[in-house]
Amino acid sequence: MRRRPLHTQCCDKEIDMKYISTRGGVAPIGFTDAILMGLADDGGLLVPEQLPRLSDDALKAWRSLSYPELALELLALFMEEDIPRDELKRLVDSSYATFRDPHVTPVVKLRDDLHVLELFHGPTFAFKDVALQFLGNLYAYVSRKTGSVIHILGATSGDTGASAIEGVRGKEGIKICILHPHGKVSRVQELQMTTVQDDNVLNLAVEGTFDDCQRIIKELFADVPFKRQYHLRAINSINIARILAQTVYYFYAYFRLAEQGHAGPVNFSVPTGNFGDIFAGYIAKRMGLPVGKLVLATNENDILARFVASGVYQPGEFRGTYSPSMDIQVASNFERYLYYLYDGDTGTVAALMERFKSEGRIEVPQDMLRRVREDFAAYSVSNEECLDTIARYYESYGYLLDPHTACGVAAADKRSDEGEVTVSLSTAHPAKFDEAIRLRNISQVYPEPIQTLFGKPRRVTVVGNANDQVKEQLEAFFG
Ligand SMILES: Cc1ncc(COP(=O)(O)O)c(C=O)c1O
Ligand SMILES: N[C@@H](CCOP(=O)(O)O)C(=O)O
Repeated sequence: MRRRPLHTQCCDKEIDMKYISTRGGVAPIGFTDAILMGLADDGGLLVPEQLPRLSDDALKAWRSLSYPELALELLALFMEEDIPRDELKRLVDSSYATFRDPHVTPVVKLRDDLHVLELFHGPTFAFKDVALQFLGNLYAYVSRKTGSVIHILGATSGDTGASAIEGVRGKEGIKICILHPHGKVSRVQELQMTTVQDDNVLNLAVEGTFDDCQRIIKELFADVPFKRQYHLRAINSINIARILAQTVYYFYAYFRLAEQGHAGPVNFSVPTGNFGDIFAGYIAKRMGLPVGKLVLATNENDILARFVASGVYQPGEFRGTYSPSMDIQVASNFERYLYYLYDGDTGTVAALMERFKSEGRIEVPQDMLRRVREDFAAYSVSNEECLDTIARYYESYGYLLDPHTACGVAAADKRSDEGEVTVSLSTAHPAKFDEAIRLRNISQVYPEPIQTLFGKPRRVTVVGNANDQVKEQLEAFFG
């Protein structure tokens, strides 16, 4: 299998940005086709054929940009051939105008060695809004420009669904169906999704786990005739646009620390489930952002922490935790990481994924594992450690962490090497997970948009854990 150069020097020359599949079975396509394709037609995931490598000058010049200005510069590198810059600016500006904080993703200092990157100031109070406000607007733009039918199919453990629905509810030419695991999302997440009354929204509660929901949608996307017939589009991090939009806040956070006089690399601690958020940080690092370690924090569903410890990637037993959005066994974006780990060798990635399908495990050799550990340190955080961390930070700093963020902060604390500075990603507002927070006798006041959800009528259909049942619903809704 041919290996391609994975980088191109930016920004001296224009890059003709194309996207290819991690499994090598899709001829290079442009950005619009990539977002419409979602899951690659060969079952792999799309990645940029080459990543722009930013010069020190570019990094310096971008330091003083506002969040939307920075997003425009970074996203233009990946999509300017398809979306004219003035149009992209309009999309970016309208996407981030919905955020409650002028910084969009502000950085809060808790200690000299620990900062929190607050990603929850968007409409649904979770980090997903950063990419999904943009992707919702992008889909509306593409639908207008190309006349493409946009029928979104997504799976959620709670946050992606709420955020994706918010991004497209009531938008003309777009319909959205979201699968969530019945009874396994938080009360607020459930209300955020199911109280939406717009006719272009369908919520299916699947009798199973998030992994079942994700497996079902991936199998339906892989059924290319069905996908084409019903114009199915992805909003999960399957869609490369999600990852690209999530790289922006790594740069933005790094620049905020640089502003405060910090020079040198910064660690990022990332609460991880589907490996999308931390993978965006890995891409930022490969683009030249001075990232030290990417600290991968899992809850008791620790497949990724076990992988970094042993080189074996193998699902364990599902555990329901206080951070339900991370209750994930099979991490969708792991395949994208394998692509980079194996230097773009799509044949090896395809073989590994085939092995995963048939044997349920992947093992990488020791030399590869050493490479993994150059970029990642991983820690799993137990339920008790998660609650302890929430209580400790509330008492010591008066700062209330949500349980997912607490996993990231606990992992950063487990590492705490002398002299390292870590930015821990805060992926959700604590009000979304009050059930867990109350266990430590901490009470909070809900923000008004969350408070108003209680008592509203809900619309949701419960379905069995089977493709056929979901297919039937989709045929009726999208047909
Ligand atoms: C609040 C929260 N934190 C962390 C994660 C994990 O992010 P990722 O799946 O991108 O690893 C999720 C879900 O994805 C989430 O909803
Ligand atoms: N935790 C996620 C799971 C889906 O992840 P995605 O990043 O692939 O959309 C959720 O909240 O749904």
